[in-house]
Amino acid sequence: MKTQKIGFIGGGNMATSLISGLIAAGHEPSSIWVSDINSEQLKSLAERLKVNVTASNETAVSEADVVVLAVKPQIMRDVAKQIAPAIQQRKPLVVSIAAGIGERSLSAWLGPDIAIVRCMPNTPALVLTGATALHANDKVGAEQRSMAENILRAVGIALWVKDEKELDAVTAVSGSGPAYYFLLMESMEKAAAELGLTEETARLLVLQTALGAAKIALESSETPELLRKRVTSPGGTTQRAIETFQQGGFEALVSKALHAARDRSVEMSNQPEFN
Ligand SMILES: NC(=O)C1=CN([C@@H]2O[C@H](COP(=O)(O)OP(=O)(O)OC[C@H]3O[C@@H](n4cnc5c(N)ncnc54)[C@H](OP(=O)(O)O)[C@@H]3O)[C@@H](O)[C@H]2O)C=CC1
Ligand SMILES: O=C(O)[C@@H]1CCC=N1
Repeated sequence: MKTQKIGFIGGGNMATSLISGLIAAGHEPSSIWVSDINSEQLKSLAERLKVNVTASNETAVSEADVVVLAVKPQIMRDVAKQIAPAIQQRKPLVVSIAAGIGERSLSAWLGPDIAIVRCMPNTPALVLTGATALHANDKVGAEQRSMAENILRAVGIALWVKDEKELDAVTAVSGSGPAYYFLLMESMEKAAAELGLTEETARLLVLQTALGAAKIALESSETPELLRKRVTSPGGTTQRAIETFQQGGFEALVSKALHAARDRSVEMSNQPEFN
């Protein structure tokens, strides 16, 4: 990958996932800058990942061709306004990973004529298995599109959506999605223990089964529905379990949860502090 200087504003969970992924994919740690208010976090990033760290957000901007905004949505306005002069001076590509913060707000805070890519990654970026959707504003040129795409592709799959509004659905599906699978793993582990398995056995079986199911679903040309039916022998154990899920309203519950997450994303983007 062509070495771009990347400045991360905020070095928390998601930034750490992205930086670890970028380095594992061959990106030079010396071309990455991270700023954060948390000095412990910076120390740990410098020690573990050998990236450049600074307490000054402006310094991270002034070193970068691409600035990744990776602070919590609640403080994005203050941070964006703080770095706006440095952004206006350098005019880097700005990539925001914040949930619920629209390009219109970012553009208003950062000032005119800034190329902004808004994206929604997820934490499996840490293990190079991330899923990210991106959307570009009309200031982003072809080269900048591929710069943004290259950063996110380094840590998993990256795809563009046509309409920025689609990012609310993406947040509900893949942004929050890892947590849904972890919840299922937690529940299966607890149930396995109730059935008499040791904690260690339960965990290993649950995790390997999740990995196997994901792998077979990715590698097969068949739909998850068909793959499920292949496991389900008529009158057998799987059928009994699936019927139990269905009688409990599983599909409707999943749909309700994803709608709730999507609605929360829309609600967040309409909050006064996000605009
Ligand atoms: N977690 C996830 O699965 C996903 C998160 N996102 C988005 O990623 C963004 C970051 O989330 P996440 O990494 O989980 O959050 P974290 O809280 O882990 O990371 C944010 C970091 O920014 C630091 N920070 C706070 N104020 C400032 C400031 N003024 N200047 C610089 N740094 C500051 C925080 O320090 P301190 O802790 O001391 O406040 C923290 O280290 C959010 O906008 C979220 O919506 C997107 C996709 C998935
Ligand atoms: O829970 C959240 O709001 C963020 C966005 C997607 C994952 N975490």
